[in-house]
Amino acid sequence: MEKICVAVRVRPSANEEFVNGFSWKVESNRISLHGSDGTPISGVSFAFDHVFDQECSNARVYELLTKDIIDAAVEGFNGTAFAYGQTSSGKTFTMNGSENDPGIIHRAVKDIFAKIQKTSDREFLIRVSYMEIYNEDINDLFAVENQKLQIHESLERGVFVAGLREEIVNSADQVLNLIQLGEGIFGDTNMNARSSRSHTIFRMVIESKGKDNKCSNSSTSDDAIRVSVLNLVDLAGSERVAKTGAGGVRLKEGKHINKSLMILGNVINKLSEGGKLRGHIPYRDSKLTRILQPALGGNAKTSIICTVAPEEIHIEETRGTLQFASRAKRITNCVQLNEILTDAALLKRQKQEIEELRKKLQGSHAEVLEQQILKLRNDMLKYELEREKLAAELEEERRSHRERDHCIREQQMKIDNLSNLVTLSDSGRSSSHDGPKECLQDGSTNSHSVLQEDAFSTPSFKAVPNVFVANRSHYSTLPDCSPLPDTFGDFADEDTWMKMNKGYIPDLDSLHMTPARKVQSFPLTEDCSMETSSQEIDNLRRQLKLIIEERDEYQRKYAEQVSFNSQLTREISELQEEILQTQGIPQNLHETVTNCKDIYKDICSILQNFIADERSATAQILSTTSEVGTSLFSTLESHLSMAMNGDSPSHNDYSVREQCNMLHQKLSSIISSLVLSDASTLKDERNEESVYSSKIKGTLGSQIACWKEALQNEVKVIKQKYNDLEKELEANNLLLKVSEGKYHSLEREFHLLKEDRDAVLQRISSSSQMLAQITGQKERALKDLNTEVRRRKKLEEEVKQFSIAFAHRQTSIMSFHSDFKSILDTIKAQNLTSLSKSHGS
Ligand SMILES: Nc1ncnc2c1ncn2[C@@H]1O[C@H](COP(=O)(O)OP(=O)(O)OP(=O)(O)O)[C@@H](O)[C@H]1O
Repeated sequence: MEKICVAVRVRPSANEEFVNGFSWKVESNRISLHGSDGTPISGVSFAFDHVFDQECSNARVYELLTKDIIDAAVEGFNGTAFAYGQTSSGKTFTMNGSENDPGIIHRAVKDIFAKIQKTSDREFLIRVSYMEIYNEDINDLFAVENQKLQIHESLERGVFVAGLREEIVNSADQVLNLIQLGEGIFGDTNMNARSSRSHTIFRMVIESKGKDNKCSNSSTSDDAIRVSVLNLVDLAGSERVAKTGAGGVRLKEGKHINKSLMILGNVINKLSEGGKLRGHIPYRDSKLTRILQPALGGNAKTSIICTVAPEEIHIEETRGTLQFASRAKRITNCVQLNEILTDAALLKRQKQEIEELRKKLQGSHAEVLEQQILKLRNDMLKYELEREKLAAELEEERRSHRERDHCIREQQMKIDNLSNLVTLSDSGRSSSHDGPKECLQDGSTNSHSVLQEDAFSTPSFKAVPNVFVANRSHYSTLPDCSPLPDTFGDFADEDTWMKMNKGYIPDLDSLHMTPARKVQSFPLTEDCSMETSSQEIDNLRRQLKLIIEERDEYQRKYAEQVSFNSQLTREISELQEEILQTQGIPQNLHETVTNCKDIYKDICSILQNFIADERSATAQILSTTSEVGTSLFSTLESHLSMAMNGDSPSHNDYSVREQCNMLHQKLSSIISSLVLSDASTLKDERNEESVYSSKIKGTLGSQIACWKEALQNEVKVIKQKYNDLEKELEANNLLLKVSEGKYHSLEREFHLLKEDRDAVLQRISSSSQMLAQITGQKERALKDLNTEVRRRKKLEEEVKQFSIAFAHRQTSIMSFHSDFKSILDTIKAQNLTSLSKSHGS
């Protein structure tokens, strides 16, 4: 286990004005905030592996932080270096550098090729790629047409970006030119400003293998291929959107950046918790964390440089960056040498072993009697036969193991596709256009097609003549004693990715991680095969656990969806009730107005009955008033019936007002004509009834004025009421329309949700079935493996016992031989003595 190396770099200050006098101070490997009086602010002091002050050069940063990673990458260890920090804090300056002081990428490329030059006993193949993640889309910086690339995952390759261009390179200058070309894509597409709002990942894949050495009889894995991946990452600025005050496109970009950096933070938080506390690590929540998965808690040497701005206005951002760096410091990775063991290496080892055994046997039989030699030879033959039988059985086991492995891979692909489908259905409503497409893509993808697709994406790979990739395909012509795939040449890339991304190798027959640089091979010893089996069992268990976790997650999401659906159904029924009530309002109003009209008419006729003279002024005023009132009520009625039919009465407003005015004028003219006629009548009758008439005149005048005023008031009130009712009606109509719109959209939403829910249900049930099947298969596979392990143990035990018996026999034969020899010697001596005695006598 190895801790991530974390460093902080303070860029030179752009503005020396410190309003409140706060400043950051760097002392050795510590950075702390100081107040205006120079005293340190408590709780704002952080220590890291390195803290680089404003004067520090890129050369020093590279030397202390990245050089080890680069050296290790050439030797076969994965490596990642990334720069994190707010905008304009110096990330790009650190990664890309300037003309006078080149950055980490430039220095890394130069160093890698310099180191390769010095490594005379190995040959290398280097591939490079360059991508950006902008608004959660992955774009190829070596091929402008490769936009919105998808991340895929397979057992062979782990997580990989499908369709990303990889260039085979053989000099530092070639790589630097390619990088310039990649950055040119920014320029060509007028995206210069965008570069600081996207994450860029420059990637080098370094493959190497030992050069042919016929004299070599070492038992180490000289023929093994090492494949390592180096990522150099320049992240987007980490400042908060709120602070930048951005809107529109900037806001969208800011949100994506914040989201992916937040997920990066979450991943780092979880990883920093360590042990069993950490639980599920959300690598899958963003493309950045998915791609950087091996660098974060996986199989890679990793360094993070956090760049900060020293200005006082950036104190909060700087503090946030330092806190992020502190958490990152707690992450540990498990770095392993990435090797692929070839058939040639396996064969060599077997031959060596057999030779050693032969030597041993020959040495021990030099002085054995002929018969015993023959017998021992017979035993040895038996032993060899037994060995051959075991080897054949082992081969058979390996074949079935390969088949099982293949089957498990296929199942894994299916699970991946299912996960993609369910993930798509989750995001289905927000991205309903992309969803089905992706779903189709994933659905139709199998391991073979993925391999093919990638073979097309790296066209220059096969075109390179006589490089060791081409040689490597010759391995398949060697005697078949290892499970090398037929299309090994095509598999080379996948192996790289698989090891890079997973941190373990699922195909244990052909690939082995060797932490202490010791290479283990499958068919060599029984211990190894047992270890392989138990590794595989562990892998299967891990996969099973992951599948169960995923299934639980789907079930949780489904439960959420169900409760959301029921809540929506409740809301819809409430709204329906509300709409029904609102729809009833005009009807009620209409009935009320009709009733009012009837009452009004009744009152008017009753009043008219009280008036004896139908031609009197009072009768005329009353009838006109009744007419005005009835006409107003009729207008109101017609408006209400129009509203009930869904027509808008607004176009009638003018005519209604006209009508009102006319009625008002009519009423006024009748009142004034009545006043005049009353006055003239009174004048004519003045002589006859002078006393009485003067009295009547006064009374009638004041009465008429009174009536006139009362009627005018009544008209005003009726008018007011009419206007109020009309307004109310309009508001109700508006409300009705809004409710109707809302109702329709809710209904549509409800149907969509229902469809979604049905689809999710269907998918969940089919994925549950699949899961059950896979679980069954895996359990059976586990059982088979356990049986196999037991059988192998038994065989091993038998071989041991046989060896012990063999050794016993050898010892007894040897002792018999020496006894026999000594007896013979004794007899010879006795014979000689008796012979000499007989001669003497
Ligand atoms: N250590 C340094 N020494 C000298 N100049 C620096 C240093 N760090 C940054 N600068 C300068 O500060 C400015 C901003 O730096 P840079 O563009 O690298 O920031 P960044 O963090 O990459 O911003 P972005 O998030 O926008 O990409 C540049 O002009 C750069 O030259």
